[in-house]
Amino acid sequence: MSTTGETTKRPGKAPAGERVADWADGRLGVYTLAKANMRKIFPDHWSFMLGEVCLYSFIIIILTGVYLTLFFHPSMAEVTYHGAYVPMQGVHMSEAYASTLDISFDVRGGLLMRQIHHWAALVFLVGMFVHMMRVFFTGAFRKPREINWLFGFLLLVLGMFTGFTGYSLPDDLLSGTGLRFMEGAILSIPVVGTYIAMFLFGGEFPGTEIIPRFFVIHVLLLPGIMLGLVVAHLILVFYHKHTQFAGPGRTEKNVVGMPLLPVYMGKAGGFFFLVFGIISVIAATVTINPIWVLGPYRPDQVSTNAQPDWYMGFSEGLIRAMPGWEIVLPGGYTLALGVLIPLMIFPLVLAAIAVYPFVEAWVTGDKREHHILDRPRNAPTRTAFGAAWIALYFVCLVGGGNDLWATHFHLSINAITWFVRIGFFVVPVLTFIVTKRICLGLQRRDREKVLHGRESGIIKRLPHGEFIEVHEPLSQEQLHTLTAHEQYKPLEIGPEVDENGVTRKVGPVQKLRARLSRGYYGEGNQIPKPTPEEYKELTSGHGH
Ligand code: HEM
Ligand code: HEM
Repeated sequence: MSTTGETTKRPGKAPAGERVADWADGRLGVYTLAKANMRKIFPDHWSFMLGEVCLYSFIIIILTGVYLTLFFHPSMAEVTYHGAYVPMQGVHMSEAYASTLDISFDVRGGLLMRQIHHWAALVFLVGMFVHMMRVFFTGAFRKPREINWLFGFLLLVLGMFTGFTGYSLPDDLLSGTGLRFMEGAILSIPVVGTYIAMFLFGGEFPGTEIIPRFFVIHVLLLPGIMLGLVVAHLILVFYHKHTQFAGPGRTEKNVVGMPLLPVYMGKAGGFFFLVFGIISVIAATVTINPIWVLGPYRPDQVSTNAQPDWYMGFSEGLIRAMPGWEIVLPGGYTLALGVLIPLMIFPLVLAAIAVYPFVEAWVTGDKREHHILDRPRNAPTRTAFGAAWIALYFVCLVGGGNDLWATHFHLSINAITWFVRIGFFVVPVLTFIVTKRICLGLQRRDREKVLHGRESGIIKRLPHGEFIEVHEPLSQEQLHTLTAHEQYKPLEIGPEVDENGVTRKVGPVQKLRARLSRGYYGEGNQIPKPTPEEYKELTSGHGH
């Protein structure tokens, strides 16, 4: 485009790089694209790296997954093992298990690739979890980012199931136990459960179909959908521009930070290798999923200490803690509530995350765009909900690993089960209350700091003998940051009877909304931030 004219005028040939760029520009319009985006500004904060951790671990998973696919045989045909691992010589097993043993002991770099793949999957899911928390606690999900929140939520759920299908592939005793767990859960669904299980397994459990089917789902279907979603997710991050924390010069209309090229790209590139390097070091030194210790899957056996990967532990905990209730309906039909209820709670807990942005927008009635992030303390109710959700998740996780807690800490398994049963209801409520109080306490401290300055730790003795602590005034920058947040007023529904005695109908939904709004922003649920008048009065002399 623009440079083509210049290059024809210049004697001799343009440098090779320029010619390639011109060639590409003629076909793809890269100059216009680059001009518009190369100087795009990204704000800086350590927590904005978490999305990158997800992205880079996802790339690492794909790279190592392709390598594993070259050697893995997704077949349940029976073979006799004759590979390098001597203790298994002559053992009957599925081809899937035998090929995973081969990957571990005979394929060059195979074990390292398996370990990187598995560790990267764990890091990927931790990354998504923590990234989601960052977005949640800072309110980055608010308008216009609700759809991107939903894309992210889908990525989290799909990531969990991709992981599950992945660790089911080697057909070892642990993965088979996980599949049995899944079959049991499906069978508990009334009316259609048996049909779905038969359809999925291609007949009775375990059959010979499930591994080949999971293979296609694992290497093609789910990662394909996820790849599309990741691209859409990043396009939306680009399109909306990144959020930023409050600070001097930062408004809802600008972004203060570094340009994409060269600064951000340089940092991002380096960070990719850092993530890759750290995962590789862990994978090279810490064993994960040693399938040779567990042996091939046999439906009549179960491995002790059978644990799912951490992200599935929460669903396992729900099942382990649930009493084994069963109802036999007339006609001899059994309703396995002990499995069905946890199976229903599992998506409900996840769905609570998906819908949260819409619930909060409904409670606040706020239709404006938000590009400045909240400090978690300034949204105490939201922060408390988030903390309660995490607490619930961890209580269930304890339930999922009840056998490990029992053996490692010499506890009774029944005591742990009862802890989880009671904790499921009590711990989130306590967490909610405590978190909210902490947030309000921090708000009070911020108020104090703004009005009275920072406690310097310097004690002075006045001429008349009194001791005082010197308070240092905050800088303008700090004052701005501590007072930049907005404080909503709770929603009022007004009197139900007007001045003429006419009753106005106020529906239960409106009443609920007003109650929730008071819970978020009513008296005692946020500490009023200092007004300029208060600040002036306190700081205009009088020895402060
Ligand atoms: C494959 C998984 C994911 C990848 C690769 C990914 C990647 C990213 C990246 C690179 C950013 C910009 C940097 C940052 O803010 O950290 C971002 C922002 C964002 N992500 Fe994700 N993310 C993933 C999963 C999720 C999940 C699970 C959620 C929430 C449920 C989510 C919600 C968001 C939102 C709302 C933003 C915009 C935040 C802002 O502008 O402040 N993402 N994501
Ligand atoms: C988000 C995406 C993915 C996650 C979370 C994931 C996770 C996993 C996990 C945890 C395992 C068990 C590893 C083990 O200990 O043996 C596994 C196995 C496997 N994965 Fe993935 N994976 C993902 C994507 C992919 C992709 C894109 C491919 C191929 C292109 C792939 C190919 C394989 C193969 C062939 C196996 C079986 C071999 C083995 O178990 O070592 N995976 N995956």
